[in-house]
Amino acid sequence: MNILVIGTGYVGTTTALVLAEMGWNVTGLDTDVGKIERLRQGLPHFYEPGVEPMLRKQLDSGRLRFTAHTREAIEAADTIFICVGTPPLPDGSADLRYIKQVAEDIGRNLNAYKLVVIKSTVPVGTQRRVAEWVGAAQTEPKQFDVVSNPEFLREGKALYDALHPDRIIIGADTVSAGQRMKNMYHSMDCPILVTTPKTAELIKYAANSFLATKISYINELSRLCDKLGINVKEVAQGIGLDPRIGTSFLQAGIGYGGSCFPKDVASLLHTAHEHGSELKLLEEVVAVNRTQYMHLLEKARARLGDFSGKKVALLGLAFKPDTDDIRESIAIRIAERLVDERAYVAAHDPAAVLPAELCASVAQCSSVEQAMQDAHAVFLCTEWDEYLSIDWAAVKHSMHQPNIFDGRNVLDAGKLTTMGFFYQGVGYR
Ligand SMILES: NC(=O)c1ccc[n+]([C@@H]2O[C@H](COP(=O)([O-])OP(=O)(O)OC[C@H]3O[C@@H](n4cnc5c(N)ncnc54)[C@H](O)[C@@H]3O)[C@@H](O)[C@H]2O)c1
Ligand SMILES: O=c1ccn([C@@H]2O[C@H](COP(=O)(O)OP(=O)(O)O[C@H]3O[C@H](CO)[C@@H](O)[C@H](O)[C@H]3O)[C@@H](O)[C@H]2O)c(=O)[nH]1
Repeated sequence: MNILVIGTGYVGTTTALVLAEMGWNVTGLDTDVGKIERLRQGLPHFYEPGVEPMLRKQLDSGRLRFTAHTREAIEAADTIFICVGTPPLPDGSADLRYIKQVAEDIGRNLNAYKLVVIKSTVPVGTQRRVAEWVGAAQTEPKQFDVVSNPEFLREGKALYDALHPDRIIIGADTVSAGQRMKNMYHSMDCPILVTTPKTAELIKYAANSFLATKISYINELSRLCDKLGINVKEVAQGIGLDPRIGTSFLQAGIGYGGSCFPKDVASLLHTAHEHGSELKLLEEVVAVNRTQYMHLLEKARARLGDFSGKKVALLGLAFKPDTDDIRESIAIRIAERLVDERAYVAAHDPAAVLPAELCASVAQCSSVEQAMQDAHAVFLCTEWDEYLSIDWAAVKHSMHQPNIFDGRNVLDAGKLTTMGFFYQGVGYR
């Protein structure tokens, strides 16, 4: 089987690597020539532990190659994975322009039967539209199938997730297309659910929205915990021990970010409105997430008076550890707010860099010590491992005031308080 992966972003690159590891011949195609050039040299364009060695291994195996030549790549493939972006439009709906472009590229270059697999996260009904776009662009009629096969990997753990999925969801409207997909994934040791394309599309949004709901639930509860003097981490542990609830995704903090939850929840809400349906619970999930980080800022304001002229060390810019992705990162929102309130912000991240619009107003420090020097407060925004082993006794002397605001509840509150720090977490002190 010759597999083509169109779009070599996070999902496309990971998908190509995993399919090559499974033994298939894989070509990655992207319109971004710079990205393709780097990938050819074994250099991933994003940071994630383990990706670079895997890329080099698959390039050396001869099973993986990269190209920017659309026509040749489509003609040579029998199975095509669509992995291009579906960014949000201002009204919350998913922008399908890249999906449409790719569908038309496939239609124009359809020289024989092809199985088209949509891995991008797309609204309910998109599989049908892709089939129409491919069909309309054809110059001579050839058979093809379009199936939905949503991706559930997490950034920072993308390779592991894609190699060890919890489940594979296939939305196919013919038995033969569903069977082809099952055959492709035969070596994967997990349940495979074959359903209709619309159901598969909704499963992806429903999964992300449910996880976002868990986070907003514990975050809202953390506000009550603050008032009652109760440790939200113990509450999460206590409820999570019930297997019907589970402990995962109950880590209270400054809110969820990233390229998926905010956009996918907005897109599902848009779909609901379009169909005259309401998802009020999900609207509240968004509202809680929008205001969650402000509670930590409020605690800092109460301690410092105001931020004007104060130095704040911001630890972590990425929306989560083990990635350099800052899309929708709450850390960036906090940095913007602190700058607006005239704080001097010194940021550190082991992998991520400041967005261009903050480069003039925020300092990016190369070490944690440099960021904390003379600081009035530390804000921990991303729970990188590196921050768990900070020598707090050493940095305390270099700080102007020993205040710590832990936006991810990962530091040892008791130990830091004993050392003389003023410590506040989220529903935890
Ligand atoms: N990032 C994640 O963790 C994740 C996880 C699961 C699902 N998803 C979904 O997967 C999709 C892709 O996400 P991503 O984060 O990999 O996106 P991305 O923005 O990192 O990558 C998309 C790539 O597609 C390329 N592209 C755009 N138009 C093209 C065209 N016509 N031909 C060839 N290449 C083209 C772009 O140049 C880019 O490299 C989205 O729908 C996203 O919601 C993402
Ligand atoms: O208990 C928790 C868990 C996560 N987060 C935050 O939630 C966001 C998202 O985290 P995570 O889900 O680990 O990362 P993503 O890479 O965005 O992965 C999500 O989005 C992907 C894209 O759709 C899906 O494929 C994954 O299954 C889904 O977990 C981050 O800001 C985290 O800090 C919390 O605040 N508390």
